[in-house]
Amino acid sequence: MITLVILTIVASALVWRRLVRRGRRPLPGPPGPPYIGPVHKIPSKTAWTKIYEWSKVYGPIYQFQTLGTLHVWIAREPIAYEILSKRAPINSDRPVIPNLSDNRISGQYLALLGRTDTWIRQRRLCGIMMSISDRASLHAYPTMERDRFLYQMCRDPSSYIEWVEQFTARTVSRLSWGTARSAQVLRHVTFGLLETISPSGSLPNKVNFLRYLPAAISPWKKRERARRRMESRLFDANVRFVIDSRARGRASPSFMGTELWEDEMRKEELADKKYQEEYEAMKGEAGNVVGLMAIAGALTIGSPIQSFLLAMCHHPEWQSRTQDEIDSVLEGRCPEWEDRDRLPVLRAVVKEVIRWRPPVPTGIPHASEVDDVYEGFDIPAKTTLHAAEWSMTRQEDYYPDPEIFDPGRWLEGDSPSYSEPLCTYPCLAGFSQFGFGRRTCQGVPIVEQDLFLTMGGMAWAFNIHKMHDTETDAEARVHWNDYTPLLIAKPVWFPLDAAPRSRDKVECMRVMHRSARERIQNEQKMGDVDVSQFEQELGDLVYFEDVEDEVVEDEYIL
Ligand code: HEM
Repeated sequence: MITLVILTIVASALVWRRLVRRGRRPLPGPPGPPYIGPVHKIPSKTAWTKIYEWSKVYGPIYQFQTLGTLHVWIAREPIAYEILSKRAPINSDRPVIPNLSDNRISGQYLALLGRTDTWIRQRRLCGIMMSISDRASLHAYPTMERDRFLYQMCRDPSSYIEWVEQFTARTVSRLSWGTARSAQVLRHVTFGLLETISPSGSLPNKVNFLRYLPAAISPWKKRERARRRMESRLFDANVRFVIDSRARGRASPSFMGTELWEDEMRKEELADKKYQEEYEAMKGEAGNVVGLMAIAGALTIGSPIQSFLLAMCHHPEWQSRTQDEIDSVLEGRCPEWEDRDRLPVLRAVVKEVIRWRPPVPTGIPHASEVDDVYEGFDIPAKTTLHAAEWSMTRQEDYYPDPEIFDPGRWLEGDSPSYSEPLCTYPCLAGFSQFGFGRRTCQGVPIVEQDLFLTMGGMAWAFNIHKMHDTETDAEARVHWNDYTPLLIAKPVWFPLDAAPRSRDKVECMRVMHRSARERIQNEQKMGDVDVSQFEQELGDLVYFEDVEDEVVEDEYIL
């Protein structure tokens, strides 16, 4: 114990001496015991609200030390832009995650890699794959899965979390490998990874020295190893599946399956021989890059879809406005991606949901690589830099009355966040909630299309409202801001009802679902590709049956 205290004091003194010797000011920040810092004051459930509170006391950029690491929190967008985007060459590294100690070097996790050659190469490949699929409108997979999702919501709205997560995992699984068959396994490994990397997830992320426990006695290491084994088998099985389908000329389009990215790389290779090696390396890493893209999309998008349901329970006025827009512009039809230019209210609702309840409220940290100064304040090398996403959405000069859910702030000319033309804005591209500089999110085209279609589809189809509690003969209580504590925050389950708006709409949903289902069934036949082999490979993993795909006739009594 005494040794620990002495070590603590020496480490803190060294940090302070470094700052003082250079004669610059350290950033202000909340006080705490040396070395340990104010970490005990941060609630594990909603850390982001404390981070926001402190930004009001210590300013829009502040720091504190926890367990020997210096953390800088950036609560205003222009400052994040200056430090993380303009100074990207020195601030684009990632810190070590105690419970995943190889995150900076393992080629398995693009989003968590340090600023290495592997990251540069993988990010480039991810960008190429995404833009090719984006140009093909994501092969209409989001629409196909949205139609399935609406039908499930119609049958059992109270299980909405399950339907939302099936939708996101199935859509991104199709995009990644051209099949939704392993979506359930994907959900499982993604949730496990989220626990492994979240500061409020596995214990070693909070009590750092636990990371040094040998695997034999560390339950967290054991769990992560088992999860990673399952993940590798999932990725390998899917890659083999795609290669096999392609060899038989039966592959559905996907990130992994497209030959176009290879063509694109080959062009460069021909132009310049030095790309030969890079091309070979990319080919070897494509399976991991696609796997990471699937993981990044499997659970993230579910957060805003669930927050939308929460917002609609509390703000029926915005539900009516969205419905009025859809009904008048589309004359009774369900929104499709091609309608986006003509539905600014719906796009404003999408963007406001993300502002109101940021899906990644504490951001994904960057790490600085060299000593730097910001407005006279020191930012030493190896500082962990956080874009405090929740705080940024509460800048009152940019978002007046920030706690209020008000999509109008994106639509009205006198609002500070308004941009025109309204056929393009509001949109998600460039929004602070997707990060900064060289590490910005690469999945925005998927997020944008998935959210537009699901939120638009639900507004078209249902009246979403609080459940009626028959015992009290009153509306059931719906929380306002009770969110899960992991890196991706989602609303805790609340009771809701989604009543179809008319019998016609129910019939439409049935027809839409039936046609999506036919496509799925045709795909499952997949000519002469032996899908059962793929299923066997995933055999003992939680394999998903498409039981809900059944179309039930005349089930609804309105
Ligand atoms: C609502 C959904 C999503 C949100 C809010 C979100 C947000 C973020 C944020 C905040 C970052 C970190 C940016 C930074 O470090 O500055 C990030 C990184 C990333 N996201 Fe997303 N994301 C979402 C969905 C997706 C999807 C669907 C994909 C699928 C491809 C994806 C792929 C990535 C990748 C590959 C990175 C890492 C970039 C890098 O480190 O170089 N994200 N995302």
